[in-house]
Amino acid sequence: MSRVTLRGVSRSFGSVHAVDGVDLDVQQGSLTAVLGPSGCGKTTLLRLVAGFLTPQAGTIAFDDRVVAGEGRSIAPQERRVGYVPQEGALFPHLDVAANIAFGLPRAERSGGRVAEMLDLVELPASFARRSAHELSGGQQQRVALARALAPRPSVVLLDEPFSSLDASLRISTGRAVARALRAAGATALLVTHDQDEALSLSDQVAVMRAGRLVQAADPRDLYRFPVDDEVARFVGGAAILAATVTGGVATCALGSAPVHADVADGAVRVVVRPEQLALVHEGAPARVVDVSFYGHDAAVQLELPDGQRVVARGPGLDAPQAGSEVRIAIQGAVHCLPSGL
Ligand SMILES: Nc1ncnc2c1ncn2[C@@H]1O[C@H](COP(=O)(O)OP(=O)(O)OP(=O)(O)O)[C@@H](O)[C@H]1O
Repeated sequence: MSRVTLRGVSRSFGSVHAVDGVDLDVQQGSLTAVLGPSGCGKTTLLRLVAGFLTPQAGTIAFDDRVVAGEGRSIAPQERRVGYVPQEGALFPHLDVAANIAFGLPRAERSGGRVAEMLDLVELPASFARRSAHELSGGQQQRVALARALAPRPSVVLLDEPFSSLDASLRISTGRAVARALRAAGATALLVTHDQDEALSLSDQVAVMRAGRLVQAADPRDLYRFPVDDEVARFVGGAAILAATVTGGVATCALGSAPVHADVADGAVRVVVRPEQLALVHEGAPARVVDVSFYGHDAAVQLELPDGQRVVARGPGLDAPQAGSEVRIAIQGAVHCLPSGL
Protein backbone atom coordinates (compact mmCIF):
# COMPACT_ATOMS: atom_id res chain seq x y z
CA MET A 1 0.00 0.00 0.00
CA SER A 2 0.99 3.62 -0.42
CA ARG A 3 2.35 6.35 1.78
CA VAL A 4 -0.01 9.36 1.82
CA THR A 5 1.32 12.92 1.87
CA LEU A 6 -0.76 16.08 2.17
CA ARG A 7 0.86 19.49 1.70
CA GLY A 8 -1.01 22.76 2.27
CA VAL A 9 -4.36 21.14 1.47
CA SER A 10 -7.32 23.56 1.67
CA ARG A 11 -11.01 23.32 0.85
CA SER A 12 -13.69 25.92 1.66
CA PHE A 13 -17.46 25.89 1.30
CA GLY A 14 -18.47 29.54 0.89
CA SER A 15 -16.94 31.33 3.86
CA VAL A 16 -16.32 28.08 5.84
CA HIS A 17 -12.68 26.94 5.75
CA ALA A 18 -13.53 23.25 6.17
CA VAL A 19 -9.90 22.16 5.62
CA ASP A 20 -7.28 24.87 5.94
CA GLY A 21 -3.63 24.39 4.93
CA VAL A 22 -3.24 20.83 6.19
CA ASP A 23 0.17 19.10 6.07
CA LEU A 24 0.05 15.41 7.01
CA ASP A 25 2.21 12.33 6.43
CA VAL A 26 0.73 8.86 6.77
CA GLN A 27 3.48 6.25 6.61
CA GLN A 28 3.00 3.18 4.46
CA GLY A 29 1.25 0.39 6.38
CA SER A 30 0.28 2.62 9.31
CA LEU A 31 -3.03 3.74 10.79
CA THR A 32 -3.64 7.46 11.41
CA ALA A 33 -6.68 8.56 13.39
CA VAL A 34 -8.08 11.96 12.41
CA LEU A 35 -9.54 13.25 15.67
CA GLY A 36 -11.56 16.35 16.41
CA PRO A 37 -14.95 17.72 17.43
CA SER A 38 -17.97 17.81 15.14
CA GLY A 39 -17.55 20.18 12.21
CA CYS A 40 -13.74 20.50 12.42
CA GLY A 41 -13.24 19.15 8.89
CA LYS A 42 -12.46 15.44 9.40
CA THR A 43 -14.88 14.08 6.81
CA THR A 44 -13.92 16.79 4.31
CA LEU A 45 -10.27 15.76 4.71
CA LEU A 46 -11.18 12.12 4.06
CA ARG A 47 -13.26 13.03 1.04
CA LEU A 48 -10.35 15.04 -0.37
CA VAL A 49 -8.03 12.03 -0.02
CA ALA A 50 -10.68 9.75 -1.57
CA GLY A 51 -11.13 12.09 -4.52
CA PHE A 52 -14.82 12.83 -3.89
CA LEU A 53 -13.77 16.48 -3.43
CA THR A 54 -11.00 18.51 -5.06
CA PRO A 55 -8.72 20.74 -2.98
CA GLN A 56 -8.63 24.44 -3.82
CA ALA A 57 -4.97 24.57 -2.78
CA GLY A 58 -2.22 22.13 -1.95
CA THR A 59 -1.32 18.62 -3.08
CA ILE A 60 -2.20 15.07 -2.09
CA ALA A 61 0.19 12.28 -3.10
CA PHE A 62 0.07 8.49 -2.83
CA ASP A 63 3.76 7.54 -2.68
CA ASP A 64 5.32 9.88 -5.27
CA ARG A 65 2.19 10.08 -7.43
CA VAL A 66 0.27 13.35 -7.05
CA VAL A 67 -3.44 12.42 -7.05
CA ALA A 68 -4.76 15.94 -6.41
CA GLY A 69 -3.23 19.38 -6.90
CA GLU A 70 -0.70 20.76 -9.38
CA GLY A 71 -3.58 21.13 -11.81
CA ARG A 72 -4.65 17.49 -11.77
CA SER A 73 -7.28 15.44 -9.99
CA ILE A 74 -7.21 11.67 -10.39
CA ALA A 75 -10.72 10.14 -10.29
CA PRO A 76 -11.63 8.21 -7.10
CA GLN A 77 -11.72 4.80 -8.82
CA GLU A 78 -8.25 5.37 -10.25
CA ARG A 79 -6.86 6.24 -6.83
CA ARG A 80 -7.80 2.72 -5.71
CA VAL A 81 -9.11 3.78 -2.34
CA GLY A 82 -11.08 1.48 -0.02
CA TYR A 83 -13.85 3.32 1.82
CA VAL A 84 -15.64 2.17 4.98
CA PRO A 85 -18.51 4.51 5.93
CA GLN A 86 -20.40 4.81 9.24
CA GLU A 87 -23.02 2.15 8.55
CA GLY A 88 -25.31 0.80 5.90
CA ALA A 89 -22.45 0.12 3.54
CA LEU A 90 -23.48 -3.41 2.60
CA PHE A 91 -25.95 -4.41 -0.08
CA PRO A 92 -28.76 -5.99 1.98
CA HIS A 93 -30.02 -8.22 -0.85
CA LEU A 94 -26.57 -9.80 -1.41
CA ASP A 95 -24.90 -12.36 0.82
CA VAL A 96 -21.62 -11.68 2.62
CA ALA A 97 -19.52 -13.37 -0.08
CA ALA A 98 -21.13 -11.29 -2.84
CA ASN A 99 -20.69 -8.13 -0.80
CA ILE A 100 -16.98 -8.83 -0.30
CA ALA A 101 -16.51 -9.85 -3.95
CA PHE A 102 -18.28 -6.73 -5.20
CA GLY A 103 -15.18 -4.73 -6.14
CA LEU A 104 -13.12 -7.69 -7.37
CA PRO A 105 -12.37 -8.50 -11.01
CA ARG A 106 -14.73 -11.26 -12.24
CA ALA A 107 -11.94 -13.87 -12.32
CA GLU A 108 -11.17 -13.38 -8.63
CA ARG A 109 -14.76 -13.44 -7.38
CA SER A 110 -15.00 -17.21 -7.14
CA GLY A 111 -11.40 -17.74 -6.01
CA GLY A 112 -10.07 -17.80 -2.46
CA ARG A 113 -10.00 -14.03 -1.94
CA VAL A 114 -13.39 -13.90 -0.19
CA ALA A 115 -12.40 -16.64 2.29
CA GLU A 116 -9.05 -14.92 2.81
CA MET A 117 -10.80 -11.64 3.63
CA LEU A 118 -13.28 -13.30 6.03
CA ASP A 119 -10.33 -14.85 7.81
CA LEU A 120 -8.54 -11.49 7.92
CA VAL A 121 -11.48 -9.80 9.67
CA GLU A 122 -11.84 -12.80 12.01
CA LEU A 123 -15.25 -14.00 10.84
CA PRO A 124 -16.02 -17.71 10.29
CA ALA A 125 -16.01 -18.99 6.72
CA SER A 126 -19.65 -20.08 7.19
CA PHE A 127 -20.67 -16.39 7.20
CA ALA A 128 -20.09 -16.25 3.44
CA ARG A 129 -23.64 -17.40 2.67
CA ARG A 130 -25.41 -15.21 5.23
CA SER A 131 -27.33 -12.16 4.16
CA ALA A 132 -25.99 -8.83 5.32
CA HIS A 133 -29.12 -8.26 7.42
CA GLU A 134 -28.40 -11.45 9.40
CA LEU A 135 -25.25 -9.89 10.87
CA SER A 136 -24.79 -7.74 13.98
CA GLY A 137 -23.68 -4.13 13.50
CA GLY A 138 -20.08 -5.02 14.43
CA GLN A 139 -20.03 -7.98 12.02
CA GLN A 140 -21.41 -5.77 9.26
CA GLN A 141 -18.59 -3.29 9.77
CA ARG A 142 -16.03 -6.11 9.58
CA VAL A 143 -17.56 -7.27 6.30
CA ALA A 144 -17.48 -3.67 5.06
CA LEU A 145 -13.76 -3.60 5.84
CA ALA A 146 -13.26 -6.98 4.13
CA ARG A 147 -14.98 -5.56 1.04
CA ALA A 148 -12.80 -2.43 1.13
CA LEU A 149 -9.59 -4.48 1.45
CA ALA A 150 -10.45 -7.21 -1.08
CA PRO A 151 -9.31 -5.34 -4.23
CA ARG A 152 -5.95 -4.49 -2.57
CA PRO A 153 -6.46 -0.71 -2.41
CA SER A 154 -3.64 1.85 -2.14
CA VAL A 155 -5.23 3.41 0.91
CA VAL A 156 -8.16 2.54 3.23
CA LEU A 157 -10.36 5.37 4.53
CA LEU A 158 -12.72 4.77 7.45
CA ASP A 159 -15.28 7.44 8.36
CA GLU A 160 -16.48 6.94 11.95
CA PRO A 161 -16.92 3.21 11.24
CA PHE A 162 -17.92 2.31 14.81
CA SER A 163 -20.19 5.23 15.66
CA SER A 164 -23.43 3.26 15.34
CA LEU A 165 -22.22 0.46 17.66
CA ASP A 166 -22.83 0.28 21.40
CA ALA A 167 -19.88 0.80 23.76
CA SER A 168 -18.62 -2.79 24.21
CA LEU A 169 -19.13 -3.80 20.58
CA ARG A 170 -17.40 -0.61 19.57
CA ILE A 171 -14.25 -1.55 21.44
CA SER A 172 -14.09 -5.18 20.24
CA THR A 173 -14.92 -4.22 16.64
CA GLY A 174 -12.33 -1.43 16.74
CA ARG A 175 -9.64 -3.86 17.92
CA ALA A 176 -10.59 -6.42 15.27
CA VAL A 177 -10.57 -3.80 12.52
CA ALA A 178 -7.18 -2.44 13.62
CA ARG A 179 -5.74 -6.00 13.69
CA ALA A 180 -7.11 -6.69 10.19
CA LEU A 181 -5.66 -3.43 8.85
CA ARG A 182 -2.26 -4.28 10.32
CA ALA A 183 -2.36 -7.86 9.04
CA ALA A 184 -3.15 -6.51 5.56
CA GLY A 185 -0.31 -3.97 5.81
CA ALA A 186 -2.89 -1.29 5.04
CA THR A 187 -2.18 2.43 5.00
CA ALA A 188 -5.32 3.78 6.66
CA LEU A 189 -6.97 7.00 7.78
CA LEU A 190 -9.67 6.60 10.45
CA VAL A 191 -11.96 9.52 11.25
CA THR A 192 -13.25 9.65 14.82
CA HIS A 193 -14.38 12.14 17.46
CA ASP A 194 -13.63 9.58 20.19
CA GLN A 195 -10.26 10.21 21.86
CA ASP A 196 -10.08 6.73 23.42
CA GLU A 197 -10.62 5.15 20.02
CA ALA A 198 -7.96 7.38 18.45
CA LEU A 199 -5.37 6.74 21.18
CA SER A 200 -5.96 3.00 21.48
CA LEU A 201 -6.16 1.99 17.80
CA SER A 202 -3.78 4.19 15.85
CA ASP A 203 -0.06 4.63 15.18
CA GLN A 204 -0.53 8.39 14.78
CA VAL A 205 -3.26 10.77 15.92
CA ALA A 206 -3.90 13.89 13.81
CA VAL A 207 -5.89 16.41 15.87
CA MET A 208 -8.01 18.87 13.88
CA ARG A 209 -9.67 22.06 15.03
CA ALA A 210 -11.64 24.46 12.83
CA GLY A 211 -10.15 23.06 9.62
CA ARG A 212 -6.55 23.14 10.80
CA LEU A 213 -4.31 20.30 11.84
CA VAL A 214 -3.12 21.33 15.30
CA GLN A 215 -0.95 18.33 16.17
CA ALA A 216 -0.01 14.99 14.63
CA ALA A 217 1.88 12.60 16.85
CA ASP A 218 2.24 9.07 18.13
CA PRO A 219 -0.54 8.50 20.74
CA ARG A 220 1.87 8.41 23.67
CA ASP A 221 3.62 11.63 22.61
CA LEU A 222 0.29 13.34 22.01
CA TYR A 223 -0.82 12.44 25.53
CA ARG A 224 2.48 13.43 27.12
CA PHE A 225 3.30 16.52 25.07
CA PRO A 226 0.08 18.22 23.90
CA VAL A 227 0.80 21.45 22.00
CA ASP A 228 -1.80 23.54 23.82
CA ASP A 229 -4.55 23.58 26.45
CA GLU A 230 -7.28 22.42 24.12
CA VAL A 231 -5.38 19.38 22.91
CA ALA A 232 -4.38 18.57 26.51
CA ARG A 233 -8.01 18.67 27.65
CA PHE A 234 -9.36 16.96 24.54
CA VAL A 235 -7.11 13.92 24.92
CA GLY A 236 -7.58 12.55 28.40
CA GLY A 237 -8.54 15.50 30.56
CA ALA A 238 -6.00 17.66 32.36
CA ALA A 239 -5.55 20.30 35.03
CA ILE A 240 -3.52 23.21 33.69
CA LEU A 241 -1.96 25.25 36.46
CA ALA A 242 0.34 28.25 36.72
CA ALA A 243 3.81 27.17 37.83
CA THR A 244 7.40 28.34 38.22
CA VAL A 245 10.29 26.26 36.93
CA THR A 246 13.62 26.30 38.75
CA GLY A 247 16.37 23.91 37.73
CA GLY A 248 14.06 21.45 35.96
CA VAL A 249 11.46 21.33 38.75
CA ALA A 250 8.04 22.98 38.43
CA THR A 251 6.25 24.24 41.50
CA CYS A 252 2.49 24.87 41.40
CA ALA A 253 -0.52 24.82 43.74
CA LEU A 254 -0.30 21.00 43.83
CA GLY A 255 3.35 20.93 44.89
CA SER A 256 6.50 20.24 42.88
CA ALA A 257 7.30 17.86 40.03
CA PRO A 258 10.15 17.40 37.55
CA VAL A 259 9.48 18.73 34.06
CA HIS A 260 9.57 16.42 31.01
CA ALA A 261 12.00 18.28 28.78
CA ASP A 262 14.58 21.04 29.01
CA VAL A 263 12.58 24.04 30.19
CA ALA A 264 14.20 27.38 31.07
CA ASP A 265 13.65 28.75 34.57
CA GLY A 266 10.62 31.04 34.86
CA ALA A 267 6.84 31.13 34.63
CA VAL A 268 5.02 28.30 32.79
CA ARG A 269 1.76 26.37 32.98
CA VAL A 270 1.94 22.66 33.78
CA VAL A 271 -0.32 19.93 32.43
CA VAL A 272 -1.27 17.47 35.18
CA ARG A 273 -3.17 14.34 34.17
CA PRO A 274 -5.84 12.99 36.57
CA GLU A 275 -3.92 9.73 37.12
CA GLN A 276 -0.83 11.76 38.12
CA LEU A 277 -2.63 13.08 41.21
CA ALA A 278 -2.35 10.78 44.20
CA LEU A 279 -3.82 10.97 47.69
CA VAL A 280 -0.89 11.08 50.10
CA HIS A 281 -0.20 11.66 53.80
CA GLU A 282 1.87 14.78 53.23
CA GLY A 283 1.06 17.06 50.31
CA ALA A 284 -1.08 19.96 49.15
CA PRO A 285 -4.41 20.28 51.01
CA ALA A 286 -7.66 19.83 49.07
CA ARG A 287 -11.34 19.23 49.75
CA VAL A 288 -13.24 16.44 47.99
CA VAL A 289 -16.13 18.02 46.10
CA ASP A 290 -17.48 15.00 44.24
CA VAL A 291 -16.64 11.35 43.56
CA SER A 292 -17.62 9.41 40.43
CA PHE A 293 -17.20 5.70 41.18
CA TYR A 294 -16.64 3.49 38.12
CA GLY A 295 -15.60 0.24 39.84
CA HIS A 296 -12.13 -0.19 38.33
CA ASP A 297 -11.37 3.42 39.21
CA ALA A 298 -12.92 6.64 40.45
CA ALA A 299 -12.71 10.30 39.42
CA VAL A 300 -12.37 12.49 42.48
CA GLN A 301 -13.08 16.19 42.02
CA LEU A 302 -11.02 18.29 44.38
CA GLU A 303 -11.04 21.95 45.35
CA LEU A 304 -7.77 23.63 46.27
CA PRO A 305 -7.60 26.40 48.94
CA ASP A 306 -7.39 29.04 46.15
CA GLY A 307 -10.68 27.76 44.65
CA GLN A 308 -9.17 25.94 41.63
CA ARG A 309 -10.65 22.55 40.88
CA VAL A 310 -8.70 19.51 39.72
CA VAL A 311 -9.60 15.86 39.13
CA ALA A 312 -7.67 12.90 40.53
CA ARG A 313 -8.19 9.41 39.14
CA GLY A 314 -7.27 6.35 41.20
CA PRO A 315 -8.43 2.91 42.37
CA GLY A 316 -12.22 2.97 42.80
CA LEU A 317 -12.42 1.25 46.17
CA ASP A 318 -9.83 3.59 47.73
CA ALA A 319 -11.69 6.77 46.76
CA PRO A 320 -12.35 9.21 49.63
CA GLN A 321 -15.82 10.43 50.65
CA ALA A 322 -17.24 13.66 49.22
CA GLY A 323 -16.70 16.49 51.72
CA SER A 324 -13.54 15.02 53.26
CA GLU A 325 -10.24 16.89 53.55
CA VAL A 326 -7.30 15.17 51.85
CA ARG A 327 -3.68 15.75 50.83
CA ILE A 328 -2.53 15.35 47.25
CA ALA A 329 0.75 15.25 45.33
CA ILE A 330 1.84 14.99 41.70
CA GLN A 331 3.36 11.66 40.59
CA GLY A 332 5.92 11.66 37.77
CA ALA A 333 7.06 14.40 35.41
CA VAL A 334 4.84 17.14 34.00
CA HIS A 335 4.61 18.79 30.58
CA CYS A 336 4.99 22.59 30.41
CA LEU A 337 3.05 25.03 28.22
CA PRO A 338 3.98 28.71 27.83
CA SER A 339 2.74 30.83 30.72
CA GLY A 340 0.39 32.81 28.47
CA LEU A 341 1.60 36.07 29.95
N1 LIG B 1 -20.82 20.08 0.98
C1 LIG B 1 -20.75 21.05 1.90
N2 LIG B 1 -21.32 22.25 1.69
C2 LIG B 1 -21.22 23.25 2.60
N3 LIG B 1 -20.57 23.14 3.78
C3 LIG B 1 -19.99 21.96 4.05
C4 LIG B 1 -20.05 20.86 3.14
N4 LIG B 1 -19.36 19.81 3.68
C5 LIG B 1 -18.91 20.24 4.89
N5 LIG B 1 -19.27 21.54 5.11
C6 LIG B 1 -18.92 22.34 6.29
O1 LIG B 1 -17.52 22.21 6.50
C7 LIG B 1 -17.22 22.07 7.89
C8 LIG B 1 -16.50 20.77 8.13
O2 LIG B 1 -17.40 19.69 7.92
P1 LIG B 1 -16.97 18.17 8.07
O3 LIG B 1 -18.16 17.33 7.73
O4 LIG B 1 -15.73 17.92 7.31
O5 LIG B 1 -16.66 18.09 9.63
P2 LIG B 1 -16.49 16.80 10.57
O6 LIG B 1 -15.36 17.12 11.46
O7 LIG B 1 -16.39 15.58 9.74
O8 LIG B 1 -17.85 16.82 11.38
P3 LIG B 1 -18.73 15.58 11.97
O9 LIG B 1 -17.88 14.94 13.02
O10 LIG B 1 -19.94 16.27 12.54
O11 LIG B 1 -19.03 14.68 10.82
C9 LIG B 1 -18.55 22.20 8.62
O12 LIG B 1 -18.70 23.54 9.03
C10 LIG B 1 -19.56 21.82 7.57
O13 LIG B 1 -20.79 22.44 7.82
